[in-house]
Order: sequence, then C-alpha cells, then structure tokens
Amino acid sequence: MAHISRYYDVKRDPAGHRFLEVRVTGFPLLHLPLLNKSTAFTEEERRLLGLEGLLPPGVSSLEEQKERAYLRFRQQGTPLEKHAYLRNLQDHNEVLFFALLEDHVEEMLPIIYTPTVGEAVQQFSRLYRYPRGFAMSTAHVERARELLGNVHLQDVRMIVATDSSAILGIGDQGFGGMAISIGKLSLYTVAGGVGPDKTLPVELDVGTGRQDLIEDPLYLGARHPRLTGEAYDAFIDAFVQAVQERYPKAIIQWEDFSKDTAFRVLERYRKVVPSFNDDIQGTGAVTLAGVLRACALKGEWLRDQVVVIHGAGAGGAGVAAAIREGMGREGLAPEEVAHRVFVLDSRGLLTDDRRMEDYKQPLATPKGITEGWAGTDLLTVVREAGATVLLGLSGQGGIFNEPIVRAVHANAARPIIFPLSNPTSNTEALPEDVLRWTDGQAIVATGSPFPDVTLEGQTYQIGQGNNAFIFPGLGFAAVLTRASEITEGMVAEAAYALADFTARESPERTYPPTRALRDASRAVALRVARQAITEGVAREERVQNLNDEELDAFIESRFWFPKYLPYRTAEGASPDLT
Ligand SMILES: NC(=O)c1ccc[n+]([C@@H]2O[C@H](COP(=O)([O-])OP(=O)(O)OC[C@H]3O[C@@H](n4cnc5c(N)ncnc54)[C@H](O)[C@@H]3O)[C@@H](O)[C@H]2O)c1
Ligand SMILES: O=C(O)C[C@H](O)C(=O)O
Ligand SMILES: [Mn+2]
Repeated sequence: MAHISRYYDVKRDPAGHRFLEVRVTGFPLLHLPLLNKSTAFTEEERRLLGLEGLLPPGVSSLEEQKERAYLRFRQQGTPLEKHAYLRNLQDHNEVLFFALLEDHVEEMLPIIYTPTVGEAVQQFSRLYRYPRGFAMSTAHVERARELLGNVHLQDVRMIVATDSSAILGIGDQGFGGMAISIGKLSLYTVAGGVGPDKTLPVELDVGTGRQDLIEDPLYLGARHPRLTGEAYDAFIDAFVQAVQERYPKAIIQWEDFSKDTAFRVLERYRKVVPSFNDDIQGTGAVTLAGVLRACALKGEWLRDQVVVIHGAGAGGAGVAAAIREGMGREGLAPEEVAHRVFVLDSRGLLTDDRRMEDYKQPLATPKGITEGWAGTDLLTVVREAGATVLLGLSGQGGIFNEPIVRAVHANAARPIIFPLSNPTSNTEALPEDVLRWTDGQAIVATGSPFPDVTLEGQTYQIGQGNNAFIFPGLGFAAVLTRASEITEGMVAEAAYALADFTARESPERTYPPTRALRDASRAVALRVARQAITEGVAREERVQNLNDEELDAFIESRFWFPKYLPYRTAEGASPDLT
C-alpha cells in the first residue's frame, strides 16, 4: 500500500540553521497541519512550493497570525465554541495553535482541557470535523499493525490511549473519549516539550455500555456493547503489540479506564512497554504534592494528619497509595499508617471484613481499628477517625456538604479539603462554600479550575490539584531517558519535585498557578529523569553521565517550541512534486 513515507525532514544549512525539506507542495501542503504555515508562507516559499494564487497576497508573521486568531477566539460565545475554534485551528496549523496557547495558557487551558474538554467528549460526534490520532475498533483487532501503519507520523514517542470507560467523572463516553486523548497530548506539547509530530492520541473503541449512544444516529463509534474478559484483553494486546512494532520508542499513558480495567491494564503492560496510568499514578502524585504543601503551609507534618479519601476507583486508590508512601517516608510504619488513611467507596468505608474487588484490598482498614464506631458513612468516618484531610475522588458533585466540612474543621484548626473530581459539575464542594463553612480556615484545592474566592475582604487562591502538573513532566522524562519502564520511584519523585517546585516558586500556594505549568513540568522532568538514571531504567546513552545542571540543559534543549522554520524542497526536485 502506498503511503507518504516521509513528507518532510528537518535539516541544517551550511551555517547550521534549521530548515524543513518538504516533499509535499501546492494545495495538499496547506492541508497538513504539521506543515501548514498558512498566510505566513513567504513570497519566496510560495513561489518555490507552488502556493502562489492559493493564498491571499498579504504575508503575515506568526505574531500577526496569533493576533488574528486571538480576536476570533474571543468572538466565540461559549467555552465549547472556543474549544471547537481552537481544535479547528490545531487541525489546520499546529505551530500557530501552540504559539497561541503558549501566550494564553491560563485562559485557554480550561478550554482545551478540563473542564470544557468534558463537554467536547460528550459532543464529540456532533463536533467532529477532521481526522486526528488513531481510532482502533473491534473490527480492526486482527489488523491492528496494518492500520497503525496508516498513521503518517514517523516517530511517535508519546501516546495517550483511552477506552473511554470512565472519562473524568462523567462515565462511559464511547468514542468521544478521543477528545481527552487529544487534550492531554496538547498539554504534553505546551508544557512537556514533546513536539506535536511525536504525539499520538488513541481511542480504543471496544464498544460502549451506553444504549443511548448506540441508538444515536449521529454517533461515530462502534455500535455494540463493550468487550469484556478475553476479548477485551486480546484487543488491548493487539494494540500494544502494534505500537511496539511501529513505534518501539513510544511511551503509553493509559487514561480514564474505569476501575474495572485500569489496574489490570496497568499491571499487565507496565513491564512490557513503558507505560503508566494517569488516573492512578498521576493523580496520586499530584495529590501527595498538594497535601504536602498544605501541611507545610500550616507548619505540620503529613504523618500527623488523618486522611479520608472519598472514592475508591482509579483516582482514589492511586491517592491512597501515594499518601501512604508519603507517610512512610516521614517515618510511619504501615500499622501506624492504617490508623491515618481511610478510603470509602459507594458503600462506605473499606474494611477488611468486607467483600470487595482485589485492587481495593490493600486500601481496606483492619476491622479492629473501627471497633465501636457509630457507622462507616462519610460523616461518621470523618468524626470517628478524626479526619484532618478530606480528599474527593468519587465524582459525586456536592457530596462534601456543610455538616461534613464542619466535621473536618472540628478536628483541625486548618482543615485540608480537596474536592478533586472533574469536571466542575462533579466537584464534591465549591471552594467558596468550603471556605465559608470553615470561616476561611480551610486549605482548598480542586481538580477543575476555580477563580479566587473573596470572603470578608480576604482573597483566597484555589490551587488546581490536577494531574496536568504531573503527566507532562513524567512522560517527557520517560521519553528523553528512553526509560524501559516507568517505576513507582519515578512517579513518587514527580510528586516531590512538584511539591519542591511549588515551595520554591509559589510558597504561599498548594499548587503553582497554571501559567507556571511549563516550568513545573520541567522541574518534574528533571527529577524523574534523574530517578530513571539512578534506577538503571534509562536506556538513552546521552543522559547516563550528566550532572543535574547538564541534565536540565539537555531537557531544555529537547523542548519543542512553536515557531516556523524556513521551507525548501528536496534538492533537484521540482516544486510541484507531490
Ligand atoms: N484531579 C485530578 O487530577 C483527578 C484525577 C483522576 C480522577 N479525578 C476524578 O476522580 C473521579 C473518579 O475518577 P476515577 O478515575 O477514580 O473513576 P473510577 O470509575 O475508577 O472510580 C469512581 C469511584 O467513585 C466511587 N464512588 C462512586 N459513587 C460514590 C459514592 N456515592 N460515594 C463514595 N464513592 C463513590 C466508587 O468507589 C468508584 O470506585 C472523577 O470525577 C475524576 O474526574 C480527578
Ligand atoms: O482530566 C483531568 O482533568 C484530570 C483527570 O485525569 C481526570 O480524569 O479527572
Ligand atoms: Mn483522567
């Protein structure tokens, strides 16, 4: 089968300046988002590349293009319209898209990512315009390798793949989960330095449990119930094998797999292909980092807190493991930790006399500890355990009500309350309410972005405890070191790196402001890369003997930045070659 094998190369001229040697010219060139400069093609390039007459005569600089695009962006009425506008731009001109994003990261992150991406997931089949990424469906299992061969990208290093079974807190979303993979990878580029040509969003369309989607005439996904059991495993196996063959250097980030599959998929492949689960590991790390900062803000240790985690899915389990690890590092033995970390699912506290899924068993509280307790519901657990920290990962909007928040406050002068569920409608409590119910004493961070809260003349910044502060740096470090595996040590290091970065750059906050996302990711990448080298999983020769300063410089030098390179055609080739 004929494909465009390589339609461009990055080369250097004799003076050492980089340029793109392109093998596509004319109209098709204007339709390749990685190559299209649109109105920024110079007159010389237009002549050389057969573009004369196809573009308006005015030549714009990238700056002018950004100005034009930003004006249009501001004219869009709703967040979803803004999202659609930016996605459209991304599908036409990636350099411009990322350059614009870089300039307005605080304003645009909530549009391309959480919370608006949640709406984009739900509306995916209605918003759909251009192809992006790899869509694997049940009909393709036998031919996964061949189909991945149809993807034009030559050197994919970072893959985000979802089976859409638990998107944010909004559940099974069928094919629409593709929007999450796209959104996460945009962050990899804007914050993590991975070039857009090195990223591949993937939808693993194993079907959907949503009858309303199956019956929706406009639905674009496969119309059958979700694969389960062996058929499901065979599907994911086929995908992983195809990735290993076509993109042997790629890292896989598993995203928004429901608790029923998340743990199994993570464990099955983590030593087969370098991979991690963002909701388990990324969320664990970001939450530990924020809780450590919150403890530091009130001059206390994590080991002295009592932590209640509401939600025992991928996120809750990851957070529980990370908090336990953090307490262990502060000197607590596992028996002591058992008195300080409590996890609840929809049936109440996990205790070891209950029947439950395998992955939950290590999270369960020994029955002896809860002897004599008045109950195992959230309010009772907060009271009986003496919770000083309350973390929400249940996707249950509003469940942290006034009595519950006040009960935590009764145990701590400065309670730490993080409603971490996304999107905004699933937030366990609004920051303003939490602050009001605690007379401004609570330390609050949320998963979705919230504006500052002003209460009785005092303004409180609400940190965004979102794994976006972890995964770009973690994944970029794994890419740059060519890690053979993403170890628990690397994930833990990401958490401490973020906490230290926040302490250094924003000492009064739980998390850095989102405009610091790139710097935070770089700090995370440095420490994760160091950990990979120390643990002997870094396969990249060039990083083996670098000191920290050199490693940081190496990371910086590998960052992709949105700018246009000059274009030329292959030597001797005629400009109309396509
Ligand atoms: N802030 C972040 O970075 C971040 C990261 C991951 C997940 N999350 C959020 O956490 C939520 C859960 O995501 P997940 O990936 O763990 O999903 P999941 O499907 O794996 O788990 C959901 C869990 O919620 C719990 N739950 C449901 N109803 C409950 C109830 N009434 N009471 C107590 N617990 C209940 C159950 O224990 C279930 O296991 C989502 O809203 C998601 O957005 C946030
Ligand atoms: O996507 C996010 O905003 C964070 C997290 O991965 C989630 O599933 O909620
Ligand atoms: Mn997620």
